[in-house]
Amino acid sequence: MDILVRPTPELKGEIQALSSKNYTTRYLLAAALAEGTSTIFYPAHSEDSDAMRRCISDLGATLDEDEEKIVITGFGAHPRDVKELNVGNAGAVLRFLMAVTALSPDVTFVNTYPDSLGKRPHDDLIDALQQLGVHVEHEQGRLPIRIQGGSPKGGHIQVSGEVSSQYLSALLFLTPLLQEDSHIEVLGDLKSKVVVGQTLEVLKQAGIHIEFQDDYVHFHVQGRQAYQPTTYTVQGDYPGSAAILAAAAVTRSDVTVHRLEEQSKQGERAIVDVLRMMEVPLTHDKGIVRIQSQGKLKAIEFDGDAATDAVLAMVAAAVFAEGTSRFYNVENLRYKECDRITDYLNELKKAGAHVEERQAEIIVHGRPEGVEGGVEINAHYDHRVIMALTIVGLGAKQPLRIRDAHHVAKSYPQFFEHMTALGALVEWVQE
Ligand SMILES: O=C(O)C1=C[C@@H](OP(=O)(O)O)[C@@H](O)[C@H](O)C1
Ligand SMILES: C=C(OP(=O)(O)O)C(=O)O
Repeated sequence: MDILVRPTPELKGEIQALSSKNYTTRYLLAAALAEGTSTIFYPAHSEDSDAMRRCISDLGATLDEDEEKIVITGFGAHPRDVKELNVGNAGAVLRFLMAVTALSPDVTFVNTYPDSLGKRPHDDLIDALQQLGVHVEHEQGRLPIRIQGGSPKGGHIQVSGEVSSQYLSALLFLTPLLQEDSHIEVLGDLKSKVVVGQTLEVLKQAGIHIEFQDDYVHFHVQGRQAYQPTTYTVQGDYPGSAAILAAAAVTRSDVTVHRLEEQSKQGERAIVDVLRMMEVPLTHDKGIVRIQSQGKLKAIEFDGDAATDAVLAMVAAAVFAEGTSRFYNVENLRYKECDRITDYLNELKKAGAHVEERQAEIIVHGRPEGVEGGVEINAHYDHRVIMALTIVGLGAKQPLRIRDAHHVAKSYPQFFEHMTALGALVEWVQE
């Protein structure tokens, strides 16, 4: 399904932020790795979080869900012997489960998104699992991937952090369940470091003890630990809400988003600071962000690695800013659902934005007067490209048609409903 985004000068209204995808996937996994029954309040519903639900269920967890909560009885350190797992297009779910299935005899992760997740590299995690004695068959570091684990013991593991933090997070979920202690050493410059903070927070809530220094280079993980069944509450999602807030910033608006904790460990809460730096009038108090914008923004420079999943929305806002913005330290955007530098910038250029790429940077020459639009956008299977191009479409002179915009459901299935509620002129169109 395609979406047609028409020029929309004004947005008004209030919405509840969707629930955090990253916390939901982590809580589901921590609950599955516990023996006993855990409860998660307000879990996210999206393709990625559903992929984790499906896989932990296949691995032997029982799930019972109503409107408000999900109750999970875990399999502890003993996942059921399954032949195949399908994670859809969910990178974090794949990486976390590649590590956890080292506890299983023989599992194959199938390749259902050859043009998206199927192209993403997992070599560094494969290498780390091999150091634990796990046998891994793979297609040059890519899906399909067969993991023959059994009973890895622990020990010294080196893992590169240069491409993704998810490899380290994956090992942090696995190692407490091994027979012996593990020492994880992170090589290179760890990307998306803040997200590892979310993993450590969740592990602590699950009663897992890990010793580490603030530089996240060395982690000492005691073996034979047990995840404790407990109660979790999922906070609002900053990466998805970043798109709503950026949309409000580039229009004349009065938009309020609830459920966005000021003290959250989600790096993408930087969207609030970035919009402030762009001189967008806003307040953030008691978990409520309110933007009252005139659609006028100033260019900024920003280290995007601190807020990796909000960078595309920030760039979309910068498309309409006065001056030249620079988002640096973002090379690992190239290894996401698509190449979020080359592919994304190509789509922005089609829409009329003036953008330039470097290997690890996005440069935006702002056009406060608006962009031309009037073109068809390739979504590249990427929910964040879809949301970002929607923001650009609001400020375009002619409508933008985003092909295959249904892939927004990877993280934010109700995104267009929320945009419509705020007054955005968006409509689904059949092929
Ligand atoms: O651990 C996680 O849940 C995630 C880590 C980040 O990936 P990288 O570490 O690959 O940057 C982020 O982009 C992704 O959406 C979710
Ligand atoms: C990159 C993302 O997710 P994942 O890596 O889990 O596929 C994302 O949500 O933007």
